[in-house]
Amino acid sequence: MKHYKQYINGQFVDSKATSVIEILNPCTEEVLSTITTGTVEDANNALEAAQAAQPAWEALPAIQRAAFLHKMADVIRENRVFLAETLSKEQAKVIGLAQVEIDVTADYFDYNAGWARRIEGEIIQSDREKEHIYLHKVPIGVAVGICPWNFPFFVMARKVAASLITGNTCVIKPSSEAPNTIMEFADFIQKIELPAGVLNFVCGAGRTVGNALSKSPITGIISLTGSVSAGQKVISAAAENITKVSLELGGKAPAIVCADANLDLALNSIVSSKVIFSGQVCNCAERVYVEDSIYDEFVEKLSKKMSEVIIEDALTGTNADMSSLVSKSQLDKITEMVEFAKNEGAEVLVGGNRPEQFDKGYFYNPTVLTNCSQDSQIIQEEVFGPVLPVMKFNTLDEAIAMSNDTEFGLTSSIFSENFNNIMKATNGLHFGETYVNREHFEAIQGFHAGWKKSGVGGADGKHGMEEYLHTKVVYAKYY
Ligand SMILES: NC(=O)C1=CN([C@@H]2O[C@H](COP(=O)(O)OP(=O)(O)OC[C@H]3O[C@@H](n4cnc5c(N)ncnc54)[C@H](OP(=O)(O)O)[C@@H]3O)[C@@H](O)[C@H]2O)C=CC1
Ligand SMILES: O=C(O)[C@@H](O)[C@@H]1OC[C@H](O)[C@H]1O
Repeated sequence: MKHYKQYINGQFVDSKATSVIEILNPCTEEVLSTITTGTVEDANNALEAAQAAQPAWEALPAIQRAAFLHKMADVIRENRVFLAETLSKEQAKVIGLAQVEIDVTADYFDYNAGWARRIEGEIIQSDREKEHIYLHKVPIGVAVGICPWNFPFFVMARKVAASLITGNTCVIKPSSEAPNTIMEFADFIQKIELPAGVLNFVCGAGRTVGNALSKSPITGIISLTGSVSAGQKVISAAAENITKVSLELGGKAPAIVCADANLDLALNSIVSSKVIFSGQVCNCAERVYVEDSIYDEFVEKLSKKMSEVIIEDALTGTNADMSSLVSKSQLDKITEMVEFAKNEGAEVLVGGNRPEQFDKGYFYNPTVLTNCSQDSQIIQEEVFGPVLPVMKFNTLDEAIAMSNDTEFGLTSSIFSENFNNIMKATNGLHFGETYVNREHFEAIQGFHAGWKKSGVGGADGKHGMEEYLHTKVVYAKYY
């Protein structure tokens, strides 16, 4: 069985930690690999390697840094099937979706390489004679990327591509649930002759390795994708050195369906937003508000669609819409939340249990709940699974108010054929993203950013790239 070592300063090295973490195939519970639990020393070694590599990397013209990003895209494409299978096995991602994640990741490196000639400053008029005010964009230094398990490969690229193109070096900590695909990528990096120390990968537990990376004075920026609680811990650790943070945390996305919506479009979009990776995506629709006059029809059609979802092994299933959840703890959490909702009076129309055909794995049926109250746990807390509670509304103002009644602010959506409804909702919804008449999923040239407890800062596009830059202003007086 494969054991992944730490990748520090251009080499695979052993950790001094004595224990290992087993990585399971969630569909079969078979052990696929092991990683180290990691140590504070591993984290510091990686940071020191990145710090040592920083001046030369920053001095390299951006177009030469871009060439390395293109090489990363190339090695991903050359190994696309192997990487997709590795990803599918380690986290029960349906193979078609795993392939999409790998291919989009290659595109992401190419896309970010395109910033090389477009990282721009400004010249501002001075109030003084013979003076120019120059606003430069300069690298921050060492960037730390802490990755989640749900889209581990793509999210790794979000952090690596944006930091490297802007002249920062980088240390990545994969999630201990799904590190394999990232560590296989580290192996490919060795072959593209990236200068040692520019990109490092340290595995291990968030509470030790992640914490050490977050509180080190070497770290210039920490970008974490994960839970609110991990984000809060990173903020506390970063407080020690007032280190910049960019956090993409949980969500509780509302989908509003008006009576004038194209119902088939709304149903297809919401179901696909919920079934994709078994609902374990921060931007998935997590609750649906449906206008009173179409509520019964909507709920009936939604229940039918959710009951027709095909659940199979992620890698070998030939018709799978979704597969196992990522872990037993994820299964336990979702089971408990649905049971709690039932005790609070929710009615289960579909699902609410495990599929019978599997002896192993962490499978859970697509579930539709009604009769939930706005202040219940199932409407307020992130489920991160294939569970959809549906509620009724009478006016759009009421739907917008219920949508905004949450501590999260990542994504939201509205389904309507009426321009005025759409404008009212896009203005009124307090979320970083609003999708109109389509599923919840962002584009690499957009800006993926949560409001409220969903995060600070953001990723993707020009604004995501600029997260990794300091602004330096020079007042240049001449005679
Ligand atoms: N917004 C999103 O994209 C995601 C949201 N979630 C939400 O979070 C819930 C729990 O999932 P979970 O896997 O536990 O997510 P976590 O937030 O715990 O994990 C995300 C990453 O943060 C690391 N981490 C954890 N604690 C710390 C810390 N103190 N300092 C630094 N890094 C840390 C983890 O390391 P490690 O796990 O290796 O210990 C992992 O690499 C899910 O049910 C879901 O609701 C989860 C994943 C993604
Ligand atoms: O769930 C998330 O926050 C991210 O991990 C996710 O990864 C791919 C999606 O596009 C992102 O939102």
